[in-house]
Amino acid sequence: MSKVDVLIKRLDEGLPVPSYAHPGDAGADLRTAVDVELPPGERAVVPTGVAIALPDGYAAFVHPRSGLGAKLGVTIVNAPGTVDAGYRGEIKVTLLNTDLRDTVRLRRGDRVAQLVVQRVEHAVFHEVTELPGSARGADGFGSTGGFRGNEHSREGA
Ligand SMILES: O=c1ccn([C@H]2C[C@H](O)[C@@H](COP(=O)(O)OP(=O)(O)OP(=O)(O)O)O2)c(=O)[nH]1
Ligand SMILES: [Mg+2]
Repeated sequence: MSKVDVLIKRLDEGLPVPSYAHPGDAGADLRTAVDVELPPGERAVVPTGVAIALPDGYAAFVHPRSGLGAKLGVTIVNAPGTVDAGYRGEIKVTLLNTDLRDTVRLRRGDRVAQLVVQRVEHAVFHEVTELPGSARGADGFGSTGGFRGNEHSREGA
């Protein structure tokens, strides 16, 4: 795994600096700095107690944790959240309880998301009147096949 240096400031010194659970993991776990109660279908913007300074040419993406999703139905509304290189504010996570029955309770210090740091590039947009052809063309949105479990899916979906 290649490495990049990222400056980090703890806004809450009672929480550890985010870390990777295993050497090859893509995401460093982020913790909630507060207790969170999420009734069914509700969302909350949760502080993580950290701010970072990424080098130019990088971004960090706030991804959900699969265990929280599978076990509790908790996901991130804007997944993956985008942390710009110039952002110096606290990293926040917009959690959503997708469960329709159970309230989810998370404790301060629980790992609620994972931060993936990646190189990004800026496009230089060149406006044209005709795009070059391709094998796919303009086909999309299920053009390669249906979903056999749902014969009566909404038209246009
Ligand atoms: O999950 C997220 C997503 C974003 N941010 C922070 C970092 C990011 O640089 C800033 C702005 O995010 P974004 O551009 O996605 O939000 P926006 O609604 O477009 O806000 P803005 O108008 O400030 O760009 O908010 C987070 O802390 N967590
Ligand atoms: Mg923005």
